[in-house]
Amino acid sequence: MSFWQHNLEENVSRQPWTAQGFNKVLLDSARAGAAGVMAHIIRFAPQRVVYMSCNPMTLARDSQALLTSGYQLERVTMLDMFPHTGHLESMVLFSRK
Ligand SMILES: C[S@@+](CC[C@H](N)C(=O)[O-])C[C@H]1O[C@@H](n2cnc3c(N)ncnc32)[C@H](O)[C@@H]1O
Repeated sequence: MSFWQHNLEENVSRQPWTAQGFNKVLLDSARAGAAGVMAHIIRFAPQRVVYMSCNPMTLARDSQALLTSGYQLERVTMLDMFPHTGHLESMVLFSRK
């Protein structure tokens, strides 16, 4: 197994790990979301995207980018991982139509 680190808001298409191609993305964004990353994910056209988020507001915002780019929402699960706080962990599965 290999681990790579890169700023995903930049064009990653020349990164070595993109050469082999991939058809699934697991995105675990920071609370601010991943607005600057969504266009890059969409360009790779993965079959499935799992988006994990601890901020439903930014999750909803970033989901729009996928939903308007040919993805459909397959499943949503919410986990109360931070009881007695206003924070909520969500996992959303999107698939390309
Ligand atoms: C919710 S945490 C995910 C933690 C991860 N699942 C783990 O177990 O280490 C969000 C992560 O996104 C990273 N991040 C934020 N902006 C990024 C960016 N533009 N490119 C790459 N990673 C970014 C943060 O550094 C942080 O580690």
